[in-house]
Amino acid sequence: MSTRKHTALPKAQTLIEALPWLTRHHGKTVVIKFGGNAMVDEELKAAFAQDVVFLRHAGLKPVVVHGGGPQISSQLEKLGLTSEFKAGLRVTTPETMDVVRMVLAGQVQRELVGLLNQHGPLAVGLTGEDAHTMSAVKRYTEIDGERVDLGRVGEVTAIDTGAIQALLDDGRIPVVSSIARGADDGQVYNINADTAAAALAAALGAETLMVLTDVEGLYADWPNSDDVISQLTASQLEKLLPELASGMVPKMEGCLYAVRNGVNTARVIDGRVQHSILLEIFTDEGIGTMVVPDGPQGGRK
Ligand SMILES: Nc1ncnc2c1ncn2[C@@H]1O[C@H](COP(=O)(O)OP(=O)(O)O)[C@@H](O)[C@H]1O
Ligand SMILES: CC(=O)N[C@@H](CCC(=O)OP(=O)(O)O)C(=O)O
Repeated sequence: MSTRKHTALPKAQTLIEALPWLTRHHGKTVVIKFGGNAMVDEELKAAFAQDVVFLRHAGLKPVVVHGGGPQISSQLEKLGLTSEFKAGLRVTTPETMDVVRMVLAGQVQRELVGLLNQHGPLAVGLTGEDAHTMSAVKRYTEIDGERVDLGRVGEVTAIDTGAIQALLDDGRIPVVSSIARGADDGQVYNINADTAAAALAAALGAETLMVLTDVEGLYADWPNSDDVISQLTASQLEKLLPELASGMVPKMEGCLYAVRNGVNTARVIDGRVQHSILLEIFTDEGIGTMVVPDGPQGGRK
């Protein structure tokens, strides 16, 4: 065999390894949540866009839901406004809401749409306000048994998948900012992006919810050890929830909600690893943490 053929062979093997996953995922909707903490460097963002476009060309239907917590905090700081989080959610005054909307819909979403569209006329950005995609009511939280007012933070009450479905049917990649319209008060609400992604995944009947973040996955004993739980069932996750802290709470609550509402798998993966989406979907190894519904399941994937 010529040297050229020798060097090409591993590439063919990699493509063949992807074959069963290509078959399994063909035509399926995958909701990908890209967290603000995983959006820190330009190369990672460009690799993320390549992966999403790859999925689309491989016959999947990717929907991107993005966060932007650190980007919102830095803009608030520039404007001399404070950032306060309670139970992992940003206390959102009307003034803060203007900044949240401006940063998510006007900056972060625009940037992702731009990166995706370097590969063709694919991405279309929208927020949950568009075409009633996400409706919400005011959300309160409880701290030490007391009801705490978070301002304009919303809880998703209804999803109209029409606009996203139309975009998917047209071969586009929807890029959704986690902002919702008030179901009955005409206000605009700030939704945690993990929560929004999980609600959309369930409403769309997605096969997979994939949450990209800045850790390897769900650590069994964070912050004491970096042992990642590779797979767990909904019931196992439910038992773990009270022990979780900070940003992992909405993420894992979202994963639980998704698999309890028809999504086959919910995964938390390391967005700091280039091409982590492709590794997770198309290779035998799989990375990160996968949540599966209760009941008989195949192994990983
Ligand atoms: N059990 C856990 N496993 C992994 N990370 C955890 C855990 N508990 C809390 N965390 C924290 O959650 C963070 C991820 O959430 P967050 O900062 O909101 O990310 P993102 O911007 O991607 O949504 C991690 O960086 C880590 O500090
Ligand atoms: C209510 C609430 O906390 N909303 C979030 C929305 C953005 C988000 O969730 O961004 P990440 O995914 O990067 O954390 C916020 O204001 O930061």
